[in-house]
Amino acid sequence: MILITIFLQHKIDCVAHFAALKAVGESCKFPLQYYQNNITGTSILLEAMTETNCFNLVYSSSATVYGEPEFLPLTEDHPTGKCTSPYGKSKYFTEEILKDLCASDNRWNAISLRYFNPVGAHSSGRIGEDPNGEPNNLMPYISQVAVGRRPVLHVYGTDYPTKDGTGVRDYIHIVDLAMGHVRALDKLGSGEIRGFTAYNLGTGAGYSVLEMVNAFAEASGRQVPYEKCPRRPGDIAESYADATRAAESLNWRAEKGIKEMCADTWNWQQSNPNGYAASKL
Ligand SMILES: CC(=O)N[C@H]1[C@@H](OP(=O)(O)OP(=O)(O)OC[C@H]2O[C@@H](n3ccc(=O)[nH]c3=O)[C@H](O)[C@@H]2O)O[C@H](CO)[C@@H](O)[C@@H]1O
Repeated sequence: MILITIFLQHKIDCVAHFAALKAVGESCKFPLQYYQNNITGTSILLEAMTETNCFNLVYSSSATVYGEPEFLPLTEDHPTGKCTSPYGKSKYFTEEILKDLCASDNRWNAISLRYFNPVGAHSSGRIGEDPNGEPNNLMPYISQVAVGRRPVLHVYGTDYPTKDGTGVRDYIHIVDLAMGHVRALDKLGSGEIRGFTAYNLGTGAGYSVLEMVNAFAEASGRQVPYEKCPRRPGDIAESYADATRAAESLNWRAEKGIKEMCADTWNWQQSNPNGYAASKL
């Protein structure tokens, strides 16, 4: 059994993959390949897999394939493709390629894991997220403000039709996400699943930006100053998962809550206040 996952733009995905490998331990040896671009990466990867007679694939997809939700919580049957960003579209295109491949050649089996919003760090404090330059995502931004590396968090949009006007997301601890990969791998290895199947990996709970700010302040004991800003183009108001399919079919459930997500992020950030580059000096 070989697991090859495709890592693209988000370092947090990379953190999840390394944690998955750690969880699986020495019993399996996986060639783990990373590509910069979904579409090019997919074609190179599929060719290489065919040459080596490897026809089982776990793909790192994203909840962004759903675009603006037509209903909540999002099930895997929610329509995909009306994405609000090029990143989401590239995840969608890759899923379509994999669906066609599995339908046209029955040697192929693919599980697509639709990540909601991965956050957190390994509890050792040794594996965490260190974005290049200014973080795009909420959690690393909050933690860099808490550690004093950035002065203030910009809260993008306070007029969404949500509980407090700020965007709501389903944040998932990267170790839970990693365990989702292990379960997917077990499932493919068992031969019980054929063709293409997508699974949501989320907790099912939605937290607003301000709830995340407050939870982080509590976990770290630090202030997280913020200022209200206009909406960020391409952002949706609210997104959270129905992860029933993963529970029933993969026997996977997210176990870590928001407190642990914030505490582990803070543990890593405190140990690496200036990220990895500085700690290597
Ligand atoms: C538009 C965009 O980049 N979308 C990506 C983003 O999703 P997504 O936008 O959901 O995730 P973010 O962490 O960037 O944002 C979460 C929430 O925090 C808000 N926010 C974010 C940063 C900030 O400095 N201030 C702030 O208020 C956002 O408006 C949003 O409401 O990360 C996901 C990975 O986790 C990717 O799959 C998405 O493609």
